Amino acid sequence: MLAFYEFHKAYNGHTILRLPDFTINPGVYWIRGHNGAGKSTFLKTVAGILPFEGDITLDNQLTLKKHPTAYRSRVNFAEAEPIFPDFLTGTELIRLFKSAKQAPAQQEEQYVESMGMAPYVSDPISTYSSGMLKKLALVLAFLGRPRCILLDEPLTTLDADSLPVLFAWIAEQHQAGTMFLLSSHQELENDLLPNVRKIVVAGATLHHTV
Ligand SMILES: Nc1ncnc2c1ncn2[C@@H]1O[C@H](COP(=O)(O)OP(=O)(O)OP(=O)(O)O)[C@@H](O)[C@H]1O
Repeated sequence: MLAFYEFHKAYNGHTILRLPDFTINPGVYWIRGHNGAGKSTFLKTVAGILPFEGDITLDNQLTLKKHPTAYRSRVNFAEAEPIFPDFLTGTELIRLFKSAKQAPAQQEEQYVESMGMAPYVSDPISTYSSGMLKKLALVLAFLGRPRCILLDEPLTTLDADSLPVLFAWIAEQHQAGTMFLLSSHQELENDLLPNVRKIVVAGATLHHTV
């Protein structure tokens, strides 16, 4: 569960989002909104990447402001257009994230295998296509024991065969108790990921919708 208290995010004094009191219960959520509504800004602030006023509490236990390290170790994020140090290989970056997130040994293997990344994961990131980069970002977001996974535009650049694989990862992790916030302009295929709820970003706030 995520709870927002007196949350306010502005750029240069211009309010993007204001949530005096807002709760997101465990579940899988599709974050919708027009271009520029504030979806990426919202996900980045929840991830602890952007500064904001107020606070965010995870599972009634950890707050981003009071427990910044513990909170960030349980909230994982994949950027819409990931940028990684391109002199590293995918394997090296996965090792780095596993260490930071205290991930179980071999946790990445099923992810790398199921997304068909084995042939290139040991190559330098500089050689990756945008879809290969996106897959790496998604694997990194699943490492460790996250309570919440934030995926910004996870479907962009993924090929058709990879979509069911990603949805299976999400369904499996959700069953294990992880909540998800996904943003996308694409329509969700309900049969692949059932029981998804929607949150709309509009008018500098969030709205739960049915
Ligand atoms: N670094 C920044 N400095 C100033 N303004 C910014 C910055 N980043 C985003 N904005 C503004 O904040 C607003 C929300 O941007 P954001 O990227 O969060 O929207 P979005 O809903 O993710 O859009 P899209 O659907 O186009 O990806 C926009 O008006 C944008 O111009």
